[in-house]
Amino acid sequence: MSTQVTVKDGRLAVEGLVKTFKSSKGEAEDVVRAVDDVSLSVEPGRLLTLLGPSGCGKTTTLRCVAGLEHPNQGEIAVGERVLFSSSKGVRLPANQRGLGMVFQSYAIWPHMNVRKNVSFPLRARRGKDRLSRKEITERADRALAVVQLDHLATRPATDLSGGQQQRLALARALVMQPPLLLLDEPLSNLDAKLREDMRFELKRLQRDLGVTTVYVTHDQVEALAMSDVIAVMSNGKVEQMGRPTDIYNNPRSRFVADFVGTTNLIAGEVESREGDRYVVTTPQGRLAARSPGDLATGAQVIVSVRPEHIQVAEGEASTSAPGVWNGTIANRAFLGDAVDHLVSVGDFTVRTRCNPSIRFSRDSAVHLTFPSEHCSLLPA
Ligand SMILES: Nc1ncnc2c1ncn2[C@@H]1O[C@H](COP(=O)(O)OP(=O)(O)OP(=O)(O)O)[C@@H](O)[C@H]1O
Repeated sequence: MSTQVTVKDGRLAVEGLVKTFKSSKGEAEDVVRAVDDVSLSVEPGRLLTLLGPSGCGKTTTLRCVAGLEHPNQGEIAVGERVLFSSSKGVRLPANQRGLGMVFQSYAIWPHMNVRKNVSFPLRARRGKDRLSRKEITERADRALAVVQLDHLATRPATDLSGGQQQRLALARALVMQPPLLLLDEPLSNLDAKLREDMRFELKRLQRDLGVTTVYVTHDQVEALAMSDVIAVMSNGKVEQMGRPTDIYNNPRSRFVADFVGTTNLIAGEVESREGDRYVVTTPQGRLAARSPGDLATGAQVIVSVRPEHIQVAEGEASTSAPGVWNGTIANRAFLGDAVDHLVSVGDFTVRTRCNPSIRFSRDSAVHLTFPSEHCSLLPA
């Protein structure tokens, strides 16, 4: 059987989206700007992740695209089709948007078997969109083959494992051949091992089908592994949007550096500049760092450097060049594929991550080297 499911091309464009909620706090009524002037676009066939901590507005943004929330302002379009526009007075109801959705709770129908769960949205079609029984079965079976559940078509849906139920929910979203797929934390109900496997599987499916996708998660590892583009959100706004490597290697704010991955944040002051390299004075010592923007001498900054980019070597350093600090091993943690050392430099603690074959004992003297190309300067 063909495992092809046709998916129409869809470029998502969101412009100036605002959504507020009233929240009562005691006597006073507060307005929460859950989505605060969000603009983003997703190219056809790409997967964009909305990433951020609880309450930053990811789900509300997704629900506005789905048509489940009524935005105060902005525009949402998929391809040429405007789904919502405050200025043009357009507001398509959710059931006319034709988008595929999978949410945290898969909401499979327990009284139906697997095939019926998938074919239900097709059977509900009326008028000129109505399909014959044969077409419905064929399309449902094609969607089940895509998620590799075709051999379980007649099994009661409740007899599926968590991972299989997740794939069933996905097949049900794909059977409508949506131009856009919306996924809100679809893996969060699965245990850690299965979640990791499903990450790859979801990504493979999404890429093979070429379906434009918006994925919501607060899990940065998931976002880094799955996305073509990540939009990091905080307080209803997009803080930074870019490819996973860009977001990880070139965070533009303290928030992004801290939220995505583990990092050391070291406060200091710009001492001098040489090309795009700056020398920064900190209470612990001097560092050389880079910045894409212009910074004046004396500017207060934060240096962000990932633990795996700091080199640790035995004994005291023979140089006092910027980016070489002496310290003492305060603690270490074996992580299986790596070992973390916490290194005291005065009263500051630097986290480093090395190959597990490298081990320093507690209280031993070491020196740290911070390569300038891995030290990012952020506004203080
Ligand atoms: N129906 C509602 N009524 C009032 N406030 C709401 C409502 N829905 C969301 N909010 C508020 O809007 C803000 C954004 O919520 P949202 O659910 O979009 O965040 P989120 O990033 O998806 O968080 P989580 O990961 O916890 O789901 C939060 O402050 C939340 O309390």
